[in-house]
Amino acid sequence: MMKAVIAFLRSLFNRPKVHAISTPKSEENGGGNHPIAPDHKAAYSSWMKQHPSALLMFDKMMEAAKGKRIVVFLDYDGTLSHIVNDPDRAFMTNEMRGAVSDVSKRFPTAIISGRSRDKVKQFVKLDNVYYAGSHGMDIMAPTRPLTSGGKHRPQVNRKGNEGSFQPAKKFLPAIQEIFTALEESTSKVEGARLEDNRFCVSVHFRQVSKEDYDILEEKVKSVLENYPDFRLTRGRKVMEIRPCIEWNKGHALEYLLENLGLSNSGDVLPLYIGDDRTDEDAFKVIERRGQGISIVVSSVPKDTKAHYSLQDPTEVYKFLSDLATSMTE
Ligand SMILES: O=P(O)(O)OC[C@H]1O[C@H](O[C@H]2O[C@H](CO)[C@@H](O)[C@H](O)[C@H]2O)[C@H](O)[C@@H](O)[C@@H]1O
Repeated sequence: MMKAVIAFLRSLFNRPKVHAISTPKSEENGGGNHPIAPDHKAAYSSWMKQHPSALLMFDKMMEAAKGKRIVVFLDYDGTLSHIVNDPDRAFMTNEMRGAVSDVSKRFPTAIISGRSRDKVKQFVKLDNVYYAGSHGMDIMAPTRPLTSGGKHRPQVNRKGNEGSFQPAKKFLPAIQEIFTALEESTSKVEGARLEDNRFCVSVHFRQVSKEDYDILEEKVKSVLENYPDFRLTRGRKVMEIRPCIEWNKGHALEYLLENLGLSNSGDVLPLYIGDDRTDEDAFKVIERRGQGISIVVSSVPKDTKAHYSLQDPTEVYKFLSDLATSMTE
């Protein structure tokens, strides 16, 4: 009996310590560290083999980029800023702003966002980057090539050098009508929130209780029945209403390269970082061009065309800081 008690006590003391696994983080917790199940960790590790960390692959990437002209494209929400409950408070940190600014001094840099162009510019607050809002449907870019064989010098604010490109302009009156109709029809769904993104409307449901998701979606769909020229797409806890035109973040990337006079250069290397479904259109363009660097921001396995990954905006910051000081000549 005594022997059995001693054996039991020994087994208690000899047990290996159990450590909470703190990464990857769940998308919906806004980036906080929470313990996750080991099988999720295994799935993430296996996904990371297909989409290796852009931080770990940085030196290799820069080696391959030597002699090439990097053009940087950045998504905003979930990439430059952490996902938060209140879309009006998705601020980027001053450190991130500094890193983007440093990068833009070395490489042409554009922010391509689902937000309205004005809104994303208010968040980013940098003059020497190009802005494409409404998922690329509202671009402020040079109207003629700014390069003449030498190094690119960003000159976006010089008079006469930039103009807006708005392929969905004719849809503006209808999108405003849709916004008003949605205000009316979704007002009773607690937590639902509309955002006017100029050429698109976002219907946020991050703060809506799960039981009401279907009700909200039905309301949105019923408004859209009257507007056959518009379609519904989905992002992170958001439904987005946008015109049915063939124009997305991938087209915006190509448009910007073209207007920088860089679209046909064999030595141009577009680098795109984004976290959401709409960024996949840009990843596809990079894949089709057969040159470029595509990086998805995700801390969970997801279906993506991107080659590399970064876990969250904190890792994006580290990557951009490295890029700003990299040797690419
Ligand atoms: O293309 P993006 O710049 O990534 O914009 C896509 C949507 O981003 C914003 O919504 C997301 O971020 C919010 C703030 O963190 C979050 O509350 C929301 O749940 C996310 O979906 C933006 O508010 C949307 O209008 C954009 O369409």
